[in-house]
Amino acid sequence: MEVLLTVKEIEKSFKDKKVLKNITFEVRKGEIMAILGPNGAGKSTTIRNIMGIMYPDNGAITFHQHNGKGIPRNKIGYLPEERGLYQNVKVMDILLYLAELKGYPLDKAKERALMYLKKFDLEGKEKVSVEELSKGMGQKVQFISSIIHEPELLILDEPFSGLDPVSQELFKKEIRSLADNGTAILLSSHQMNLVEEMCDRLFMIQNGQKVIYGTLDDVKTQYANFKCTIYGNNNIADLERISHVQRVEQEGDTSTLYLDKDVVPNTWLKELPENILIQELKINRISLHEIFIDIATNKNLIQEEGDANA
Ligand SMILES: Nc1ncnc2c1ncn2[C@@H]1O[C@H](COP(=O)(O)OP(=O)(O)OP(=O)(O)O)[C@@H](O)[C@H]1O
Repeated sequence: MEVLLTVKEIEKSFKDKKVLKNITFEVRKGEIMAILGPNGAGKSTTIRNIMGIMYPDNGAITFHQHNGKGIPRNKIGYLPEERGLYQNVKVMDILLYLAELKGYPLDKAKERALMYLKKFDLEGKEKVSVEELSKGMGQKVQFISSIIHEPELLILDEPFSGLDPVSQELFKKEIRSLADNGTAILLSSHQMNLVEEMCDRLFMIQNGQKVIYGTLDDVKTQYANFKCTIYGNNNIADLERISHVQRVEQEGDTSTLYLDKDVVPNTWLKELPENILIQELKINRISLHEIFIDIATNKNLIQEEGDANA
């Protein structure tokens, strides 16, 4: 896939504090790339550097394509973390104004605005002023404003925050369809389940440094240990004694056994003691949510730093 954006070895300090250290990744045409990390990790600072709101102290940010000249700024769409549109302006007027700023033809912008307002259940709201919208409705309008001009690169900082489940589904569907039509998407989110469902690759950052970079499959293969869920009335101490069990979580008759990194499930299953009561059993890799928590709380998963075959 064609690379549209390269972030190479960028560093950024605020006063004496280095908040970005050697950040390197790329975003490709037609992919959804997630940028993840705990609060204060440096995600928004990375995005602000890409958007030219601030500049890195070292390193380079390159927009590709267009005969090597880079994507023009008006082909980038941006939904910032700080929400906010002009309050006392009508919905259609603000969408057309923002499209015009990007040099997008007005008749096409109007057509697209109406199409998207309908898609996001805001049909008939074009003459309503922004201040009269609910928070979620405002967010939909702001999302529309970030895509109205058909950007080639779309940067979404926490697009799902504050959305109800129905609106989340609408956003998810639209973001996926934009990527399927070739838009390169960089998305920051704390909702790991959504990232896991939607994203093709991810870059995880902690304390301004890369901790993971790769496709979701690579990341899971490299970092996600197996867990075994057993349904049955068992004593937690019996489960903890089983070989290769790191820890056990129990809720009623459901026990989750977190296994060592190099466990081969087939072999491990054969060695399960006979005194364990098993009414149902399943083995899965731990979720991205659990990987994230392990990293953010410095558990055992990430000892080595390395690419997951990005
Ligand atoms: N303008 C600024 N001046 C000084 N420090 C800043 C500034 N902007 C960000 N920082 C610091 O840089 C670090 C990274 O912040 P950033 O907002 O990029 O994190 P984040 O990963 O987006 O966090 P969150 O998930 O909470 O939004 C934090 O320690 C923050 O306090």
